[in-house]
Amino acid sequence: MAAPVSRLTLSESLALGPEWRHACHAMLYAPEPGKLFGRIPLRYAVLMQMRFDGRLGFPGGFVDVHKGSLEDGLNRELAEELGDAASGFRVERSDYRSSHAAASAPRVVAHFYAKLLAREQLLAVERAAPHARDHGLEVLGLVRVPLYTLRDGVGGLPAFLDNVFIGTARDQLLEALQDLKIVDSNYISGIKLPARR
Ligand SMILES: O=c1[nH]cnc2c1ncn2[C@H]1C[C@H](O)[C@@H](COP(=O)(O)OP(=O)(O)O)O1
Ligand SMILES: [Mn+2]
Ligand SMILES: [Mn+2]
Ligand SMILES: [Mn+2]
Repeated sequence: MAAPVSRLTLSESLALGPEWRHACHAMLYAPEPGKLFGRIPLRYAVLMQMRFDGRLGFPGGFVDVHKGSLEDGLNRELAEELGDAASGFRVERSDYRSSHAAASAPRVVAHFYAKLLAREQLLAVERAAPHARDHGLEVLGLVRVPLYTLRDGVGGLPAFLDNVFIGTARDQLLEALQDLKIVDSNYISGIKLPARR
């Protein structure tokens, strides 16, 4: 059973004691004009990654709040996990979206960001990723998130959501897709969400 997680404001999370570790992850996305099978608009390319532990998550990782800002740590992690193309942009505090603290050990507070890239920047990330330091180790590969539901009512995002996600990554994804209008507002609520695992 997943441990209870509470949402904190950024200042609340930065006030947590030294027993807490901070992690920052980012959803990178860009407009995608393509159509699947020539008829299903893709609208956006949204990146996640298959992790070493077989779970889906966002690029990012642990940051040391004593060695710089949260974003300094996040952009360092992005360079390690995505490679050179991550230097083509910088995730900033203005891209910050939420912080969630897991009540049980290990005490990790997960900060989440979403960064809109130009399509060329995202394609450069996808091209560079296999040459990243962590590729084949912590990161087993980037994936795009399907943002549609196929005629069978399951294929696409519903099937994607049936994967195992790390921490709060699935909720972070769904909230961002909705809030950033990457998908239509009633689309997410219309999906029969598989039970969390
Ligand atoms: O995508 C994520 N969303 C929310 N929390 C996450 C995500 N990925 C990992 N986590 C949690 C659980 C992990 O133990 C910590 C640290 O992240 P991780 O990426 O595994 O750390 P490193 O890259 O090894 O520094 O955050
Ligand atoms: Mn790390
Ligand atoms: Mn890492
Ligand atoms: Mn990581």
